[in-house]
Order: sequence, then structure tokens, then C-alpha cells
Amino acid sequence: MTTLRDRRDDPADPDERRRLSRRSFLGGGVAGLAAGALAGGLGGAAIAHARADEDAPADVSETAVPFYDQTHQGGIATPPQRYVVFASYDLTTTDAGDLQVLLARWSASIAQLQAGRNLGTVEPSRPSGVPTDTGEAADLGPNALTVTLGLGPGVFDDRFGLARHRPARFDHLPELPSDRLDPKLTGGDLSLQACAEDPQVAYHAIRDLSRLARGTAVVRWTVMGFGRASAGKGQTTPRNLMGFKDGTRNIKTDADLDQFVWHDGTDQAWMQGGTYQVARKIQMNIENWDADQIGDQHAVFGRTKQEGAPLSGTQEFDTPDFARKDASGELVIPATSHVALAAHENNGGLKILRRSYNFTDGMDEYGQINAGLLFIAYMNDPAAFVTMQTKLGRSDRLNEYISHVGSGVFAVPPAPATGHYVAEPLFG
Ligand SMILES: C=CC1=C(C)c2cc3[nH]c(cc4nc(cc5[nH]c(cc1n2)c(C)c5CCC(=O)O)C(CCC(=O)O)=C4C)c(C)c3C=C
Ligand SMILES: [Fe+2]
Repeated sequence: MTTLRDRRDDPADPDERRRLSRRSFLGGGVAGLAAGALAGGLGGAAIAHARADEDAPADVSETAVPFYDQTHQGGIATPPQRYVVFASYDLTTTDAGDLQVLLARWSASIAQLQAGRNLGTVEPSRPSGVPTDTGEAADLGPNALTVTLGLGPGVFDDRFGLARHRPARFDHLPELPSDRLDPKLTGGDLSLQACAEDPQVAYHAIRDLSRLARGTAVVRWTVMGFGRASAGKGQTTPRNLMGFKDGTRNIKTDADLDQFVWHDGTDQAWMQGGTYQVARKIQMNIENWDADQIGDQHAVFGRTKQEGAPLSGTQEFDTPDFARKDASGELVIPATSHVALAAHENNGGLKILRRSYNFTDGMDEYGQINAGLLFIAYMNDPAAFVTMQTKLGRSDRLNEYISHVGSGVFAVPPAPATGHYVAEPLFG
């Protein structure tokens, strides 16, 4: 499966930003209007933000990521934006037709939102009219918004008659070592991951898409995240709330995406070009971490804090030497450090694409900081996560400072062609 287009669409590159904006503007007309009509007869969408001027100064608020006619949905291999709002939904219907309509309305609406348009009218002309768009993103521009739509394992249970379409590798995640999952933060029939360079744009997308779901699905759990804690190709490595660079050895090449992330369609053709999404809400015991000595913090991750270098090297991108020993015969990168346990060299070559975000929920009832990592990862077999987390959950030195409290796994189909919708082949 080719991924060139996804990798090229890098809003960090000023030329690419202009190209994306221009392409969305030029390509958005007919398709956008058709999509707007499908999204519930919502006319009057304004193309206010995309620019046709190739020489206009780059502005990330003007960047639009195309939705239709891509090999893969956005928000997976497209460059991570600074903010996320993640939502999992429970279906409240048992009618496959209702699910079909929701997926069609969501798809058409996501296309509008990613182009920087409102979902219909913010200000109806008649005083008795109710706005179809809540309006808080009306002046903000597309801000590289991507909304990634996933289907939970429950979609393929006996409720909708879709069991024959369930991919063989796709099921609920098993209970894993060290899990402390809160049922209220776990599972879901559908997921939406809205990422954007402006938090209000991401929030607006989830708010208005949730409105559209009324009568068919309700929000089960959500996380608002900031400070992308993962690096895409060409991006500097951000830091997580423990102060460490996160994403240094993330998947960054098309070859790795093809091998580890994109589904090849074997056993279920509708998933070709799709992937699986694992979302984990991981709480950090921040006060304890902040009181820890720097030597132990280094040993927990197997990397230095300031530079982010493996303990066997000096520079961030040095290849870790997991066999290297110090003068007293101890491994320089401890065997129970986070990176030693997670590295592909020590897991039969296994890799996953991470797309995590920091989150905070303020303070808990004990006056402690309630914050952590919304860990999101993409892979072509959820068993990759299960294998890794089984190992990490058993032995990771990081476990003293974190708890997995929320969880979900979702099948993410490929992007639809213009005029079609995500997962449409399920209803053929
Ligand atoms: C099951 C998979 C993983 C979970 C869960 C996870 C949680 C988690 N990770 C950090 C911080 C860091 N992780 C780093 C590397 C890293 N982590 C995983 C997987 C999971 N992490 C992998 C596969 C890797 C790459 C290992 C390698 O090849 O070396 C790093 C180091 C920098 C980097 O390469 O990204 C940090 C830092 C936290 C804080 C966390 C849960 C809260
Ligand atoms: Fe990690």
C-alpha cells in the first residue's frame, strides 16, 4: 500500500502547507457542496479560510488536510498536530441502517470540518431557527484538523448482522498485566480522534459530530490532549509530562508503515489501507515522579532527560546498544527500562506507530495532580500492542509511576472516495 501522499502532506513544511491549502480550496467546491448536502441538508457552508494564492505566507491555521480520495484516513501517518480530543461512543441503536446513516453523516461532516467549513449555519435567518453548527470554530480556519473514525469490536457482535465482516485479528483487548481499567473509561463501539493545531477546532469537531449522533450513539469517554507526545517524520521530538522526549524512535518511514501499520486486506478487503487504533488513558503519579532522583529517572526510561540519548550513547538519535555493560558488568541500559522492554530489537522486530498526547484533568480528590498520557498507537494487528504491553505491564520500571485507567481498540477503515463514506462496504 503506497503511503507517499500521506508522508508528503507535512504541514511543518511551509511549501507543503500552501500546497495543501490550495489543493483543498480548489478541490473542495463540488465535493464539498455534495458533502454538505449529505450532512443533513445543511446549506450555506462558507469557504472562508482556504487560499488560492500560492505565494501567500504560510499560516498553520489555513492548512487543510484533504479527507476524500486518500489511501488512508488522516490522523494516522499525517504529521501529528498539537492538540487532540478523543471520544469513544456507545451505539444506542440495534438497527444497522441507523449505523449506516451515522457513518455517512459523520464522513460528510468530517470532510466539511477538515476543509474549515461550518456544519451548516451558525446563524439561521429566521429567529425560530436553531443553528446547525455550534459556531465556536467559525473564525478559526481548518488548523490542519483531521478526524479519524474507528469501529469498535462491538460493531461486529450480533446486534447489526455484521459479524461476517469482522477481521480475524480484531476483538476486545484481553486483560493485561498491571491494568487498572475504569469501566467508564474503557471500550466503545465507535471512536473519533480529532487532532488540530487549535484546541477549539478539535473540540468543536467532536462537539458537533456528537450532536449529529443523537438518537444513534452517545459519548462513552473522552480525553482532551495537548503537546503532542510523539514525533512524525521531520518533526522535532516533543516531551511528555515526565519531561522526557517522546517519539524519538517512532515509526517514520513508508517501509515501516507498510510493514507494521497498514492492513493488507487479507481476510477482509474492506480494511485494505486501514489499520487498528489502540487508545489507553495512562495516569501518571506525577508527585512521586517529580521527587525521584535523576539517576533513577534515566534508568526508568533507559535514556537521558535533557538530550534524550540512549544511556549507551550521547545523542538523541544514537542507536541504543542494549548489550553494552559498564565496568562493573551491569547493563548500561537496564533490562527493565522502558525502552529496553519496548524496543523492536528485543521484541522479534515488532514496531507500532505511536501518536500520543499529554492530558490533564486538574486535581484529584486527594489534591494530587491528575494528568498523564493519552497513548494512541496504530498497527496492522492489535496483537502487537498486546505483546508489548504484556511485557511492559509485567516488568517496566515505569510502572511505579503510571496506571493504565482507560482503554479502547478500534478498526480504522481506509479513507472513502468522494461521495462515499467510511466503512461503506460493510453495508453493500
Ligand atoms: C505498549 C506500548 C507502549 C506503551 C503503553 C507506552 C507507554 C509510555 N511510554 C512513555 C514514554 C516513552 N516511551 C518511549 C519509547 C517507546 N515506547 C514504546 C511503547 C509504549 N510506550 C515503544 C515501542 C518505544 C520505542 C522503544 C525503542 O525502540 O527504543 C520513550 C523513549 C523515546 C522514544 O523512542 O519515543 C519514552 C520517553 C510513557 C511516559 C508512557 C506511559 C505513560
Ligand atoms: Fe513508551
